[in-house]
Amino acid sequence: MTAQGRLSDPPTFAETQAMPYLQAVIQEGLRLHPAAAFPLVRVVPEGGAVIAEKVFPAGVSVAANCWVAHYNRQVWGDDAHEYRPERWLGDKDEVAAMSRYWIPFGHGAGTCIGKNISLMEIGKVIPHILRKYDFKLVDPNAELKCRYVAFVLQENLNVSIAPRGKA
Ligand code: HEM
Repeated sequence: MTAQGRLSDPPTFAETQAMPYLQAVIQEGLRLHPAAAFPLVRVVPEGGAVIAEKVFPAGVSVAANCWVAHYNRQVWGDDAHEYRPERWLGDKDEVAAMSRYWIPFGHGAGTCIGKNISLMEIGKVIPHILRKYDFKLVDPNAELKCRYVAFVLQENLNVSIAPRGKA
């Protein structure tokens, strides 16, 4: 898009919305590594609820967890553990079905109020920095580790950054 003069500097929101692979990369990144790992708690309303074929009475706290939903093979298939942005670019109905289980910002009542502004910022920042800087893993063999502190922190993700073409 840069070569064709279709991407401003910095990119506009509208331009980034017209970049399906970028959007797929963001969705896939947030699927495989959602920041929130704490349970997304809801209280069963009056009348109770049937969830996953089990009956829950009113007033009981139930919760979903992003990491569990995002790695569910019944939803994402046998390659649920793989980073594959292309899964977001397939059949429209299949993508819509998967999207119901994509909950890095929660879902329904209590959904993150910062969801749309965050997606807008991520969508603009990624192409902006990628076309200005080169990123290189300091140690490509270092094992990426995650630490749970309600949010999930990455460890061993050390990257050197240099102006593009000058590394
Ligand atoms: C990538 C960035 C962000 C992620 C991954 C994220 C994720 C989440 C998640 C998982 C929840 C719980 C939703 C639920 O229970 O269904 C939440 C709630 C919330 N988030 Fe975010 N968030 C982000 C950015 C922001 C920003 C920028 C703001 C403020 C502008 C914000 C404000 C809130 C608030 C106020 C709630 C509580 C909503 C409620 O309980 O009604 N978040 N967020």
